[in-house]
Amino acid sequence: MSKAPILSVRGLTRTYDTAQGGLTVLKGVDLDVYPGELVGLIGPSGSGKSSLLHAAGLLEKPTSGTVAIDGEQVGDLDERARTRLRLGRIGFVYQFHHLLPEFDARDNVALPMRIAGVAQDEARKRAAVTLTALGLGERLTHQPAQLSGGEQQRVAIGRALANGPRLLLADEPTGNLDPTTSQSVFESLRDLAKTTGVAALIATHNMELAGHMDRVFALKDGHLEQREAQSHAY
Ligand SMILES: Nc1ncnc2c1ncn2[C@@H]1O[C@H](COP(=O)(O)OP(=O)(O)OP(=O)(O)O)[C@@H](O)[C@H]1O
Repeated sequence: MSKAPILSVRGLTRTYDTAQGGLTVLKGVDLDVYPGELVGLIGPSGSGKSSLLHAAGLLEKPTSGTVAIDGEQVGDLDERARTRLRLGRIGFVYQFHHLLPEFDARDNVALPMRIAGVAQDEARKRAAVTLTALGLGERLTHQPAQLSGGEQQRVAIGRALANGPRLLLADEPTGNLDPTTSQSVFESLRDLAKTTGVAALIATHNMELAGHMDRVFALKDGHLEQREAQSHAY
C-alpha cells in the first residue's frame, strides 16, 4: 500500500499487575492500518483485543513499544495533548452504544462537536448529514429508547465519526445485534470508511464479519498473526 499508515504500532507490550504477579497479554505487537482500510482483530476472549484497542486509542499507556497516529508518536505527549488527539482524530464504537438517553439521535452525534468547540446550529446540521448518510434521516429527533438496537448502534457510529477522526476503533460493534442487523450496521461502517478514508480497527468474535474486512489479524499468545480475509460479497 502506497499511502502512509494512519495507525502505526511497533513492539507494543502490555503487562497487567495482578495478585498472581505480572500478566503479559501483548508481547510485541506490530500493526499498520491505512486510510480507508478495515482491519479485523480476532482472538478468543481474554487474548488482548481490547488491550490493543485501548493502547491504540490512547486510553491506556502500553508497558513498552510505540503508537503513532498520522505519523505523530504519541508516547511522549502529556495527558492534555493525548485527550486533544483522542477527541479530534480518534473515534470509538463499543459493543453497547453508551448513548445519552435524554439526548435525541442528532444531539448525541452533535455532542463531541460541541465539546470540540463547534457552535450548536452547525453541530446539529453536521450531525443530521452524518445520520442521514447512516440511513437515519427520519430518526434525528428520536431518543435512544425510541430506536432499535441497530439504529442505536448507527447513532453510536455517527457519534464516533462526529469530529472527522482519522482512526476508528471498534470493540465488538455488532456484538449485541442479530445477524441481519449486524450485517447492515457493518455495511454502514464499511461504506463510511471507504467514503471518509478513516482507518478502522475492529475487534470482533464474528468470523462472518471478519471475512468481509480488508485484512484480518488474530491475537495469539500476545502476538498478531495475519489471517486470510475470505472476502465475498453479501
Ligand atoms: N486492568 C486489568 N488488570 C488486570 N488484568 C487485566 C486488566 N485488563 C485486562 N486484563 C486481563 O488481560 C487479558 C486480556 O484482556 P482483554 O480485555 O484485552 O481481552 P479481549 O481479547 O478483549 O477479551 P474479550 O473478547 O473477552 O473482550 C484478560 O485475561 C484480562 O483478564
